[in-house]
Amino acid sequence: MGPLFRLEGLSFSYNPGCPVLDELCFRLDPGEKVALAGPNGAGKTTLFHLMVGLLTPTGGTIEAFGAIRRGEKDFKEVRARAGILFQDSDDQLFCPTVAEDVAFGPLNLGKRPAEARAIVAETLAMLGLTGFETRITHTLSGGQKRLVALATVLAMRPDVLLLDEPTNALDEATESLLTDILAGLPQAMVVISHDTAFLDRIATRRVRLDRGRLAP
Ligand SMILES: Nc1ncnc2c1ncn2[C@@H]1O[C@H](COP(=O)(O)OP(=O)(O)OP(=O)(O)O)[C@@H](O)[C@H]1O
Repeated sequence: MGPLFRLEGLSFSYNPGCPVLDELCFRLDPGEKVALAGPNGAGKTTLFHLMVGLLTPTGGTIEAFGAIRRGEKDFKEVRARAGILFQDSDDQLFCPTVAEDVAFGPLNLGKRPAEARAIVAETLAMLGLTGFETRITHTLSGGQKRLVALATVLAMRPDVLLLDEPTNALDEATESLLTDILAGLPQAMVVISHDTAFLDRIATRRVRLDRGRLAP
């Protein structure tokens, strides 16, 4: 099987003359769990947004799931197969209840309501959140929101996970649960994290983003 993602010569700037990414190259193969590190403001989150088409590169190519991706139609397909966990859970959760938030993705992908309900129950159980279905999302704690945000991503059964600081705001027990879950998932993933103990347990490879490029 070929790579899930292949980025070639990828460049991006928010402001002309100030490149955030400068001809960056990256490849993600099936089964890999890649740790993405780098200083604050290096462009890690920007890279994720480019990979799923939330931003448009100023140069280079993005190949995902065996095809070069350019337009919005291409990236809609990419977003159905590559789930992104945002750095801020409040960007991910927008429904009144946990069940509605977790069902949103599957329903959007065309699942029937009964099927979506079963996926919600299964995904919440996997994250130790059984019984949270009717909880009001905005009243959850930071750590609970983080797990529910992850549930909304996993409920779409993505082939690739792009996780932006997944252990932020988690206590020790919840972080340990999350680490076990992520370590056991078969999907390839790229994980932005500064949490070295967490990365030691899950990462199969590490890359560092600095001055617009990736280095081992
Ligand atoms: N919407 C935006 N408009 C203009 N500049 C932006 C925007 N978003 C991010 N930037 C800038 O782009 C650079 C890269 O930001 P990004 O959030 O991708 O970095 P990061 O590596 O994820 O940082 P952190 O580790 O602090 O989360 C930073 O200098 C940031 O200020």
